[in-house]
Amino acid sequence: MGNKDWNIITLIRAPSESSTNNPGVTVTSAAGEPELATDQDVTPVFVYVLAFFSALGGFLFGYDTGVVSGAMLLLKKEMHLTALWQELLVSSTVGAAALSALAGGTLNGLFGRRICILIASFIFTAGGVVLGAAPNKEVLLVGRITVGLGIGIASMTVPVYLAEVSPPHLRGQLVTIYTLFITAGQFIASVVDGAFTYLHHNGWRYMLGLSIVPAVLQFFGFLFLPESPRWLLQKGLTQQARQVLSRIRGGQNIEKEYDRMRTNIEDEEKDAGGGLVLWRMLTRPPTRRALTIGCGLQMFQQLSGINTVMYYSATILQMAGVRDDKQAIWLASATAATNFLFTLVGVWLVERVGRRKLTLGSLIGTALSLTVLAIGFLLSAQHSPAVTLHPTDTSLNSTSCTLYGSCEPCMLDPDCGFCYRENSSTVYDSSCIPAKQTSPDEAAWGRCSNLSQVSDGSLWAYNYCPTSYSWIVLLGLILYLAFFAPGMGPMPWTVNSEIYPLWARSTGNACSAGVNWICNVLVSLTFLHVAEYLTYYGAFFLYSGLTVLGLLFVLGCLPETQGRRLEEMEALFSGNLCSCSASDWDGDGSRNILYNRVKGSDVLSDNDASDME
Ligand SMILES: O[C@H]1[C@H](O)[C@@H](O)[C@H](O)[C@@H](O)[C@H]1O
Repeated sequence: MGNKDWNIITLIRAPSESSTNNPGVTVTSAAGEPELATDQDVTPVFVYVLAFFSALGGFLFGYDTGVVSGAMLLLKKEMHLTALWQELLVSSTVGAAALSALAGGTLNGLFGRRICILIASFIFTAGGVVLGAAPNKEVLLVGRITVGLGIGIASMTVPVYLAEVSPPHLRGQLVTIYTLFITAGQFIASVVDGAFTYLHHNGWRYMLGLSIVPAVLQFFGFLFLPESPRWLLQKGLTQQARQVLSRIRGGQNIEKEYDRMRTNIEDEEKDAGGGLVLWRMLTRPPTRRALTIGCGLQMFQQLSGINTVMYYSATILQMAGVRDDKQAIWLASATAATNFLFTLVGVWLVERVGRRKLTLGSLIGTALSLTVLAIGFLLSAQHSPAVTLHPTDTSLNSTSCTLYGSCEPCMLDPDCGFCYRENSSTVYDSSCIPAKQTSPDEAAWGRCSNLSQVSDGSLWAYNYCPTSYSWIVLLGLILYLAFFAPGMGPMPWTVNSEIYPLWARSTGNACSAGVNWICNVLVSLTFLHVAEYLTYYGAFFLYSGLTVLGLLFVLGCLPETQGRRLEEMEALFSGNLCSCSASDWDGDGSRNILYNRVKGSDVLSDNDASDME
């Protein structure tokens, strides 16, 4: 489309509809005939192929972090794992992911995105083989650390790759698909867990080993897929960059896009100077701001307690009356499915409402639903059933469990559980007894120690108390997922993939992904202690308060990045941190480079129009 055509072109959109959500954008010429806004609004299928194969990295991230809870139920019985070993096998993966995400920045800069994705899928495959064949717990630990190394590299590389190959109007959506794949991985892991719990011998080998399938698929897929054109340009491989861009854009005319990309990268390189990238990022205000925002978003994502809520969902469901272990496992899949489905809503919304509004709305809803969860736990604690039976054998009173007067302090003590009988939701014959050390699903002694053989209707509650307020907790859980998943789940990854200039992109994403994993470990490791000191409702009020802090942070600091070219981002962050001009905040203002608003429709000015071509 020639420049002259743009002079009189008006870009009309309904006020609620995003112009950048092409191809839905209608552009009319003076003659009133619809045209496409830019060549790139025609999305070549190849971009979706790239998105699918790279997002498999997200699937593996979700699968490997999610599958372990079900595998652990079988492993601890088969390998007689102590609590310490269970903790090690879960946390080692997340810890290794934190380290390799940080190291991934250097690897990305040196070898490129494609090689890093190949390395990650190779590591995932090797880890899957080690886990599936592990003869003992030590080898299992090696396997878990190995997959953690893969997760870290994938988690920082895939969003960057996706952002760099996507056309601007689809970037948000394609990077959000990466988070969709994370939640899909978590969901499939929970289904696999459910299916293989029926296989008492070696079921865990299938659970852990099955991750080899998507890993191998990604590895072979990426042998045939191209490097990011932006990375190639940065390395001076101009011919290759041009060829790749043309291939990704389905043979459309890429000259303008290519020239602009090259000029910007050259300018950035001149501007960026030499020395350690992290140091340069910290000493330059725009990149320092971007880094603060990127790391802050990842930190608040984890501090809002997503992984605790997901992990704790099985217990929440038990509180709500699901007493059977197997049923609880299947219902935990329903939680993972809800997380997945609402992330899908995020994919749909991101290019319609923009990153900032989506994140803000999500944070408000998340904070409120955490409050609902906390109130549910508070009411349950206040109406906690009393302990009515105390052992007559005084030698058994040496344990602290038998001294508690009600269920609440009993269940907060990780060594104890609540044994009771129930009659139309009235609790009677209740006692607080030590839990079995190897498997706390039964009491160490007494009528709840051998539940399958006891038929007096005794029930054993470990980690929760029977309550008639469980519906509030359940409501809180559903609301939490509905609000968190479309916004705070994906947006930290999406925003981080686009806010850094090319020279700082690998390092910026490595740091922010590292912050995500470090906060993930911190929140999971401290949850039980926090619950012990603050009780469950205290813990959820705390997460709610932290989410409100996150809301203030986003309100003050996150500009809208929707519709911006990656090369424009540095300018967006050149104001003071948390004091950019009002027009930067909302989605429409953010596109004021592209559009000037006239009476409800957006008019593309001459200069801007030629810039868009
Ligand atoms: O964005 C993802 C997603 O929300 C997952 O469900 C969660 O487990 C991860 O920690 C998070 O980074």
